[in-house]
Amino acid sequence: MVVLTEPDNDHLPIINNNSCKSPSFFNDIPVIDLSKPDSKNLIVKACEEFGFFKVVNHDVPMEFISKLESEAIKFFSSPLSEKLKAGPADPFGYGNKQIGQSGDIGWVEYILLSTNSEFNYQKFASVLGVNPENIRAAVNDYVTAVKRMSCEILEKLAEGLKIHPTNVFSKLLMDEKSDSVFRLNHYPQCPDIQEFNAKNLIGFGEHTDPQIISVLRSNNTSGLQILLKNGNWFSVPPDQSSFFVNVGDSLQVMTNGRFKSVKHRVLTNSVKSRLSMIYFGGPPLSEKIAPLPSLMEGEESSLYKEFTWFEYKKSAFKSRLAENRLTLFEKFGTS
Ligand SMILES: C=C1C[C@]23C[C@@]1(O)CC[C@H]2[C@@]12CC[C@H](O)[C@@](C)(C(=O)O1)[C@H]2[C@@H]3C(=O)O
Ligand SMILES: O=C(O)CCC(=O)C(=O)O
Ligand SMILES: [Fe+2]
Repeated sequence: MVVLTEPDNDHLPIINNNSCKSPSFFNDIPVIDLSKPDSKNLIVKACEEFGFFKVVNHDVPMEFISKLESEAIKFFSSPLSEKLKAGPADPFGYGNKQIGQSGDIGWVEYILLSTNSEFNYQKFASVLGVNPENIRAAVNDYVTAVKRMSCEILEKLAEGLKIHPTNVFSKLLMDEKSDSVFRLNHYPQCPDIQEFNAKNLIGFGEHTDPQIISVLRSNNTSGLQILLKNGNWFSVPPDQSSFFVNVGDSLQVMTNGRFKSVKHRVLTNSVKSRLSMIYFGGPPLSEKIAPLPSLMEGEESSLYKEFTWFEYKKSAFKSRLAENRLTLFEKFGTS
């Protein structure tokens, strides 16, 4: 089964055997048990310390996760010529190795969808064969449940921050014009890594997510790494029954830098393929992204110039993956 064209040593970014000590597993990831009353304070602490945490005891039905996983496997196992008919990712659609429109590449194939557009599915209808409704229904069920959980997390976060009303963040995801995105990433196993004298190929290069919150679920294959404040990369042990949450750039701005969006990346695995599904909760395009006045203490002033999500997104989607996209919007050049 050929899913990607062969890795091209000249172009695909690698982590060199010589220059890379194997990063350690990050075993101290904050684990948030959503059923516990103290979770609101622990979410705030995790966002302040890492911009990243794991969620357990969520109420996303396993059935929705498994259904979407099997639909995704079916799609990614189909012939490349078929999958390419659902591309190019501009930004929505099927993409293969090319990430975004600015020349980034990785050892990954993906489907990127807007969560509120019929158009996506028309694009896929041609390749999804007899029953395109299956994947549409699976995505809808999954995204609806994960969006609900994301809102619960954001409401607990607001409570933990003592902000009223507690739906300040979640209402942006619930808005019918919310500009949220959903992504399925498939990182085929990459057995030829040794040939390139590389420890790992980059599956998805380092970056921060532009939205408010990202909620990721993967199969049991490792690969995700996060950059900690001490400047070291740590591997996140996979856990297929939990979710991993990232603080996005917009939440960084809304908290006036109290939370920092977390840098992360994915390295390929030489033995197993990785499949991840990520919901990126974003605001409506017209929404002004600015620090919440209730979070500003004393004479504290905004670290950021005024901008709408549309303005941010327009510049973000022209940038390279690894760029700090907020620099342009900082008042004092500090982040
Ligand atoms: C290189 C790029 C891909 C990206 C748009 C961008 O120009 C910079 C941000 C990238 C990112 C990262 C998080 C999400 O995966 C994503 C969908 C997003 O909102 O911003 C991707 C964009 C993409 O793949 O088009
Ligand atoms: O696929 C993954 O595990 C993470 C990918 C990611 O960070 C992204 O798509 O923004
Ligand atoms: Fe990401």
